[in-house]
Amino acid sequence: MKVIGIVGMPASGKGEASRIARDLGIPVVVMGDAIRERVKEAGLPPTDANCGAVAGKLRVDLGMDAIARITIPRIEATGAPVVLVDGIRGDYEVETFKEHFPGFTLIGIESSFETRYRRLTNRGRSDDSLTPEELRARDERELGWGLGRALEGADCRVTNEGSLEEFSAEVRTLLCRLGGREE
Ligand SMILES: Nc1ncnc2c1ncn2[C@@H]1O[C@H](COP(=O)(O)OP(=O)(O)OP(=O)(O)O)[C@@H](O)[C@H]1O
Repeated sequence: MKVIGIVGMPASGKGEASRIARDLGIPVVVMGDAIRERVKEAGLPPTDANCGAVAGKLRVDLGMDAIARITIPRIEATGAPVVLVDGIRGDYEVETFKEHFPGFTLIGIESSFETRYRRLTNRGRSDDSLTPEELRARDERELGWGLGRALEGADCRVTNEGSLEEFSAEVRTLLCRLGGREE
């Protein structure tokens, strides 16, 4: 099983990269889904605060790579030859995936603060920050989990500053190459 991870700052384009993978028939395992399921099991509404609290408790109980560890069985359950994992937040998680899946490859998406802020305000998802200060705070929260170190350690990088078409083409080529198939 070839496992490909995707990492990037908030609104850098991870969701778009996941959509491209699905279009190629590559299953995507979203790490946050394991958290949302646990929140639901606890009978709580899946708000950002509840998910954050459950994720925080998992890290205290199981360690900084807790969410990676609970995601591993979900990746294996796909039984697919190539799987994409979205939602990596820290270098400890990368270490765990690398130990468990030999040949694990991490793709880092790079996009500037200004570009991410512009796209986020256009996206308008219910949990999207609306002020630059709020995005800055979200960035800081994620960097606190080791996102910066995970990005630095990425095996390959894709820049997402241009059009969606350019980004899609680049991601598609990279996924095909990593997955060992013709485009
Ligand atoms: N190259 C691009 N051109 C135009 N819009 C883009 C481009 N890349 C991403 N977007 C848009 O920017 C927004 C943020 O991208 P996306 O949702 O993929 O980011 P993300 O990294 O998954 O964010 P989060 O960390 O918040 O989950 C989306 O509305 C997406 O469609």
